[in-house]
Amino acid sequence: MRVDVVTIFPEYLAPLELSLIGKARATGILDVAVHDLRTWTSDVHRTVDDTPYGGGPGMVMRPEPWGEALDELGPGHLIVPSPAGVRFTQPLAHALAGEPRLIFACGRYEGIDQRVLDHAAERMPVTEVSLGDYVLFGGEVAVLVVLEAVVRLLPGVLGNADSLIEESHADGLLEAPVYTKPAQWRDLPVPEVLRSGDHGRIARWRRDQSLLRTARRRPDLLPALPPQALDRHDRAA
Ligand SMILES: NC(=S)c1ccno1
Repeated sequence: MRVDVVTIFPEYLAPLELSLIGKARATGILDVAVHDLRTWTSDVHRTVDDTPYGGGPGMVMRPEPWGEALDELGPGHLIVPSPAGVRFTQPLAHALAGEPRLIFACGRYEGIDQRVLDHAAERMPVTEVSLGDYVLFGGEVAVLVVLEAVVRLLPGVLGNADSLIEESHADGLLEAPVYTKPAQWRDLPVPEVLRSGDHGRIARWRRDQSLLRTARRRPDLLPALPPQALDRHDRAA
């Protein structure tokens, strides 16, 4: 997968050198390039913003530098983090993990001139994504989150691909609690079932815990579950 990130703060993306993403880059699974938007400015002050038409507070990112940048870097799937975007979810992460090329546009100020996205949409897929109902200073932090969620799904990135099977949201539910040694810690025991060696009981307990957690913490996820996602035992509960 090839990823290009365009930002006025390239240093914000330094964490992409670290950990699993860094390893994915080193092993050739991932090719990432971070670009300073000002590369595509043509004035002596390297201006990237201007006052908004229609008035209002703040500044808007000018279309010209973005247009030049996307002309050079495209085509690819353009991802624009924005509070006005569609909700970023695990299914969307899986969809993006199947793309050969992602281009991330990091907005700042009050956002990017809408014509940049409209013009790009004539030549490539454009998706505005939101991490949640809150506003950040810009898109850079959101790019780190989206990229981590996507890259960990790429074959060969996680040492044990089984980790992807039982994690939260993999099957639409929140994952069950996890435990490790010691069996007793500050008078708190590990649930007996997990030490029983009875794999059927363990799988059932984990499933029940996932359903309980989801019902308590994220009831909004339950209606989205297709009927077949609940096996015979779940329905009886
Ligand atoms: N909520 C998101 S993703 C965002 C991007 C910029 N500001 O907020």
